[in-house]
Amino acid sequence: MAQVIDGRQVAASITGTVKAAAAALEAETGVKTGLAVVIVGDDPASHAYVGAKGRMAKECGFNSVQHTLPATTTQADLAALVAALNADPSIHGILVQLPLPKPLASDPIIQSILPDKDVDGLHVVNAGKLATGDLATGLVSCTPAGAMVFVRRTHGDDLSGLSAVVIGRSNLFGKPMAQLLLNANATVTIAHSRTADLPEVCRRADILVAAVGRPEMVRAGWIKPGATVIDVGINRVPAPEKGEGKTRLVGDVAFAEAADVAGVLTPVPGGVGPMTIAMLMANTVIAAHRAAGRVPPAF
Ligand SMILES: Nc1nc(=O)c2c([nH]1)NC[C@@H]1CN(c3ccc(C(=O)N[C@@H](CCC(=O)O)C(=O)O)cc3)C=[N+]21
Repeated sequence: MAQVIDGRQVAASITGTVKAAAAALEAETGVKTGLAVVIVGDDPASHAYVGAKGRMAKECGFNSVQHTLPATTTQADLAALVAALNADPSIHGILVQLPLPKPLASDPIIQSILPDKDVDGLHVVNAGKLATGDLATGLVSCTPAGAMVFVRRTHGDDLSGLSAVVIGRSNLFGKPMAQLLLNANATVTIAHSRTADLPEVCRRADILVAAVGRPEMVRAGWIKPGATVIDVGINRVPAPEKGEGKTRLVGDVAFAEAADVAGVLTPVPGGVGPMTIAMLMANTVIAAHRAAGRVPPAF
């Protein structure tokens, strides 16, 4: 039976470190860590996530600012808000909640955020720093950074000799996850929808990371016995057993059967999700330390 990682508990240990670091920074320099979250439109799921981020930022002792813009906001208005936040010295981190409502284009907005304030780690400068191994001055995308905390707590900092397979190749998750694993000396394969014999590729993995967005796609037979399996999927599926029209969250891994084979397994919910928010707080306090010319804590 696999050891199931409690993501909420690991996230709480991260935010504990963030809170202490923010308090020390404020006590010693007077700088209060500032996070600005921008949300456009009225998608209820996006508002729920943004609310959770704001509450966590306050818990960490940050100056937490939310900008809620109507769905009718123009590209120029949104760009002007980002420019104002870039210029505001009280703001150390800027997050523009994605996806943006149509017809707004997210890429020009993301690329207009100052890389030093890009706490989502999506700016090409931060992607490039990760790709070249410059973790000391860049910011890493929150979900892969959170998944990597689980990997490090299971296997240590050096993954030499271990084989890692990441299913999914997005800029948001798959590519940065693969870079982090490679930086830690793992032998990394990026698999995706065009990969031949995906189950066979996955069975080679000592560390299997699933980020495909297909409910319970990874079966027990895809998992090497004893492997570490990190489930990044968040899929809402019908749950008629809970009542008419009800839903539940499942990952990309068939959890119950995977638990019989894996050595370590992350659940959904309560796995990578809470870590995404915790690493956003970590990135923000890192950005605030750097802005104040101080060495940030390591996470
Ligand atoms: N600029 C931007 N940055 C993001 O990081 C970003 C974004 N846009 N847009 C949406 C996605 C999604 N995302 C999640 C964060 C936390 C949970 C989370 O805490 N999930 C809980 C369950 C929550 C529930 O019950 O619905 C869990 O897995 O335990 C999930 C998903 C961040 N995103």
